[in-house]
Amino acid sequence: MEVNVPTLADLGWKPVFSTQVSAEEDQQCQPVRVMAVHRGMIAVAGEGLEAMISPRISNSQGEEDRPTVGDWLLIDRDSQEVMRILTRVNLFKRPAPGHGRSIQLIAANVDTLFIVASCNQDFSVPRLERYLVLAREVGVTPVVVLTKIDLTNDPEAFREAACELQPGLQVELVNARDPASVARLAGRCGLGETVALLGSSGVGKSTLVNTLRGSDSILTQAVREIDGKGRHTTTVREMHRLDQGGWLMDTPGMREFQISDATSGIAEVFDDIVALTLECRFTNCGHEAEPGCAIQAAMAQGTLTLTRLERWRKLSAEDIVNTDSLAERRSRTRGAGKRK
Ligand SMILES: Nc1nc2c(ncn2[C@@H]2O[C@H](COP(=O)(O)OP(=O)(O)OP(=O)(O)O)[C@@H](O)[C@H]2O)c(=O)[nH]1
Ligand SMILES: [Zn+2]
Repeated sequence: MEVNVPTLADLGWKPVFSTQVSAEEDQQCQPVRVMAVHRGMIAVAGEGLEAMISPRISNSQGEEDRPTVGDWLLIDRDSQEVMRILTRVNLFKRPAPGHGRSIQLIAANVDTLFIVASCNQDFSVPRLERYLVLAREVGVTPVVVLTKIDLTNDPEAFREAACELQPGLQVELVNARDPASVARLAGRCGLGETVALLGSSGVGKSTLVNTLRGSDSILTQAVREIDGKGRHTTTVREMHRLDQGGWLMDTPGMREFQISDATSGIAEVFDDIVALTLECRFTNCGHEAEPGCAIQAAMAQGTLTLTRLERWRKLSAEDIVNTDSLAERRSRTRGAGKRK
């Protein structure tokens, strides 16, 4: 672990966690945050404590009941055994590749999700919309970060396009290479704040991470690169300290994160379309040429655009594909999108 962290608040401890701990538990246990997950071990930090412990929970219940990065655990003050995981504010998870476990846990308790896109030809409204759906589904506050403003004459046009996606959405324009510019994000990266980044390749995520980590980026890499035996270390997932005092969840799994089982998130971002589908005469309406189709009627009136409808269809289709690839299939009571 790169930094000694003295207080729970620094580590991201919030009232939502303290209210979960009973007086009795408080006597016997101490809360710690999972800072890194290694093979078979987890690095935890708490009040005056940094330790590598076993992630085992004796009465573990189900797939999600194992520690992941960002989790708050209660561990026995003497034995350091994990007693339980405190209820998560949010959890990034996805269907596991390959065999064995069907769900991979990526990170927990993230305060802010930076959705990164660049002010150039790669800028894509549907892609941003997809990430926003994801943020809703996970239950994390999104902030859209538009990079490469130094390479365009009109960054405001990109900001406006992003702002239109969701009322009240925070959108920030940055030059990811310039610390003064990235300082706009400082408010989200202060003591006790946990952030994560998402965005497609080349938009400037690594650049942003390096700028946010400031002096820490070079230093810790030198420490981490080689372990005592001269091999590269095998840390799987880890939180990194930011210059402003906060924490960054940066893992390959996080960056590649996709919509998975996001039906309810899609329904929220496209609540107008979902409301319309309920008005269609037939419950299994395909919204093509069926009589009494409210979607077609809205398009004829000009209150719904074809591009927005198509974005909803595409996202819904992607959601169904990903959901069906989960080993544990859930029966969906009401799907979204085109059905036959
Ligand atoms: N001029 C300018 N260049 C930038 C900015 N942000 C990123 N770049 C450059 O864009 C290129 C891609 O940036 P990366 O940080 O590697 O992008 P990434 O999102 O991490 O890409 P992946 O690692 O493929 O996911 C690099 O050459 C950066 O220096 C910016 O705000 N302004
Ligand atoms: Zn219809």
